[in-house]
Amino acid sequence: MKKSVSDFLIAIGVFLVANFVAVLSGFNEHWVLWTSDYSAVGLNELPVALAFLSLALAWYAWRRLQDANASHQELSKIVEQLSEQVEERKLAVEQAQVLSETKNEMLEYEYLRSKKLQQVRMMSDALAAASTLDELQEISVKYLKNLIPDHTVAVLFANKAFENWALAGAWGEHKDKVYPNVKLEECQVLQQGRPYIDSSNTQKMLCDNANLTTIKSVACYPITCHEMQFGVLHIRSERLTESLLSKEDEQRIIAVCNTIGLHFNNAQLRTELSMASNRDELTGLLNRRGLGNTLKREVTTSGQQGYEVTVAMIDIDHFKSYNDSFGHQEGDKALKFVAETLAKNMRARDVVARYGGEEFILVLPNTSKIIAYKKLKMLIATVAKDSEISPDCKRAITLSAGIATCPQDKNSEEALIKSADLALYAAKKRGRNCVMAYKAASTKVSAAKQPAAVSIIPTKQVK
Ligand SMILES: Nc1nc2c(ncn2[C@@H]2O[C@H](COP(=O)(O)OP(=O)(O)OP(=O)(O)O)[C@@H](O)[C@H]2O)c(=O)[nH]1
Repeated sequence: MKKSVSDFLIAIGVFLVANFVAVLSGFNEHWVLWTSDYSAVGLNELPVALAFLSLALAWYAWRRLQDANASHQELSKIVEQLSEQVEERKLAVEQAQVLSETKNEMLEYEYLRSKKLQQVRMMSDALAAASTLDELQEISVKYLKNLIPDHTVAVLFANKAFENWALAGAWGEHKDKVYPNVKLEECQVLQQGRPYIDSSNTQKMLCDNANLTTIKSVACYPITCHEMQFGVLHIRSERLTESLLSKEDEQRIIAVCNTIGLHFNNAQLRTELSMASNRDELTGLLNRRGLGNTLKREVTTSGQQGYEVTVAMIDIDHFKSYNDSFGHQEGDKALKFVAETLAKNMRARDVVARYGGEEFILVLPNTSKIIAYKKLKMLIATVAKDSEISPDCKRAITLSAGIATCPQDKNSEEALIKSADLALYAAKKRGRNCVMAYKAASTKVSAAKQPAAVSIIPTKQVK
């Protein structure tokens, strides 16, 4: 049963019992004295009954009030607990929001980081596949731009002689204000081979790129390998800032610059190696290996473009006796003299190679047999004349030569050389100091009276 109902019943019960006791004890007779006489209406007990009723009701009301207070307190407690819970939930929601924002930031950061790492990997692959210095420069600029697109950047690379570092690419604000060239003496980064970071006193720098009055911060990184300064990465800003790049970005850029430097170094080594393996050490001319590649290219091109290529094989006459008379060192000097004289009398496109020993080969693109024949006569005469007065030669030097033309004689490199060698042999047999031309007829080596055929050059035979 509900408490209020039981309280009410108790109050009514008490009232009835009290009333009954009052009636029994005649208590009413004394009370009615100061109230009024209800006996006339037969209600003598009424005032007492009402008094008891009032008391019972007051008691009931007091109990209800107590209950109400208790419920109120309970309710307040519940409300308090609920608001605490609400606060806790609010806090939890806020924390969840912060967590999710942090998570998003971390995800974005990781995404950018992995994108940059991917760019670095792609750049390394592209650099490894590049075959020329121009390609290396192009790839480096492209990927550096992908890695630091939001800055004002200039990338400069050294020329072949390492005298001048020229602009290979620039992006960002005022990229047009980048100076196109930097010299070693102007650049602290190139001089010292380490990064230069300045956020206050750029005016003190030698470099014209940093001396602009609007520039407040500069960060330059060398592109280097084994103390070879291949380039500079120049980043600048009109903002005064401690660090233009974050620590992580800076470390990545330094690593990328080192990678680029390494590839430039490898490319340079490859070029030097290929130069060394294709060049004759004594004369600096192409050696047999270098000639092979060049002749192949020329023969292919002549076939495609429909012109003739003439190959001449040249041999110094009586060179054994020269060595025997004046020594091997003097022989070397004479060889160098012949090499230089041949080289300086060639057109830019002609090729001179030392085929071995005292033998040379000329490749004359777009040259008919008759023109080549005249050219060889002139060369033999020049060597003979100049060697007579040259301090590098102990006596006048004569040459013998054999020529063969592609495609009319032969159209493969090996066959052309073989044919020119046959013609050379004929020239030696003929008495040396002359040119003989190979003729792809039954006679093989043509006679002197035929055009573009074998001829003896009318110069004095050297003893
Ligand atoms: N000094 C010097 N001599 C060389 C070099 N290479 C080859 N020779 C010499 O060149 C000489 C070639 O001699 P031979 O093949 O007999 O021919 P040759 O004496 O020129 O006679 P012909 O060719 O018939 O006129 C040899 O004595 C080689 O030692 C070199 O690099 N330096």
